[in-house]
Amino acid sequence: MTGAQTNKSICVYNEIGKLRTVLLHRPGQEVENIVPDYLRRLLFDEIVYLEQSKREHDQFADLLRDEGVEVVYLTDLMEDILGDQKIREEFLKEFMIEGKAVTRGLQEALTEFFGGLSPKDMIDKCIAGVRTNELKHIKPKSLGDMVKNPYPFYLDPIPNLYFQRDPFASIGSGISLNVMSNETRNRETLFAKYIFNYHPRFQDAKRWYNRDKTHPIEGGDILVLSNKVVAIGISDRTDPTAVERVAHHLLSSEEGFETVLAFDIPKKRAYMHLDTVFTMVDYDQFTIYPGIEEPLDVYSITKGKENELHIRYEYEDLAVILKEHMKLPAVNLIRCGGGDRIAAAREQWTDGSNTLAISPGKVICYNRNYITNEALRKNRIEVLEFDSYELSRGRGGPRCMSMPLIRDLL
Ligand SMILES: NC(=[NH2+])NCCC[C@H](N)C(=O)O
Repeated sequence: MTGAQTNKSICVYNEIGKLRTVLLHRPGQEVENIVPDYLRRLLFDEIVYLEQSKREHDQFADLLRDEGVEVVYLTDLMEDILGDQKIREEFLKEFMIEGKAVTRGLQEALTEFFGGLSPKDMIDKCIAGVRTNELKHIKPKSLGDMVKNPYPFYLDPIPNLYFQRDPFASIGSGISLNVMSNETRNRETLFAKYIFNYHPRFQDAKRWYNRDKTHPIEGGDILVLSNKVVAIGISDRTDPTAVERVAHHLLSSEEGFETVLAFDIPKKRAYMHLDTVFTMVDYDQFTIYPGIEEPLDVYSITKGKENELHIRYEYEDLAVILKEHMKLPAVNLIRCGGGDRIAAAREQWTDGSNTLAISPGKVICYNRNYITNEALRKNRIEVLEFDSYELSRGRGGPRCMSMPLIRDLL
């Protein structure tokens, strides 16, 4: 069966099967609300130039469309559901509370402000954030409305939303609705919550994790290696307890997954998710950042007796672990930066290892990582490139920016 024929809204049983439908978010005004004082808290290292980042993002979307992929935008899905007055009110209430706009006077002013907006403008504004100079009259009703506060936002911007890989993750015919590790990204998962609760297109999607849980897990750590094996990073962002919970739900479902490989990678900003150091590019080929090979620990999780999980430390090298669990004759690891230490570190920083496969052996990459791209081509991988001056400043690449909804089965 091809993905085009599935009647499921989510169908992701591999990393490389022909990509049919993908979810993106085009960067918008939220990026213009990144200021130096709050850079780090917003998880950016630099200010992004919006116009150029839009051009680059459009190139990315066009490449996908030229390959026959249906590109769905998060804001369009949200617009569809915010037309319903009841859902709109429920959403706004939750959005304000989670955005820490809790004082009475402020909530009333924000409700009035958003009340005058179309669903499209409302969702754009929720993402962009609300500056204090945008609300004219707040009737002070709580102490918090009265005291002076130099902070420039009533609602913070959500600038990491263009990294659609992270707030939820498609696995099989369901999703892991994630708990984000940093508060600044938590409201991103609210959009996914509302889409999966209310959008008619997605009512059949199963859940492997939910945003009301305590332990964080982010989509950049989740790789569906095959219809039997899922890899999940234990990283700066993903906690082992969350990995275990997702494994428990997946392995006890009817989906057919048999093993979760937990990759314990160094907890470091440069490689905050597994997909910044490891991605799959073909049936038996992967990219890897050499800097993680030495410290990497891998655990295999399988179904044990009586609903318990069986967890085992894997002693072999990564290539052997992958070969055995994926039942492949051999596995080739393609090193970021062609294996050169300096080039590898430099290109990993701009997401050289973060490829998005659109079919087996065909990937989309940033053009700036030319040494890694060359290494991929030497291994007979077809590489499609696009500009990457600005988008890369957010520390994410083509895989981070996309969430596959439907891929062909292999
Ligand atoms: N899947 C990924 N690697 N996403 C990268 C996210 C980058 C984003 N600025 C963050 O720090 O959260």
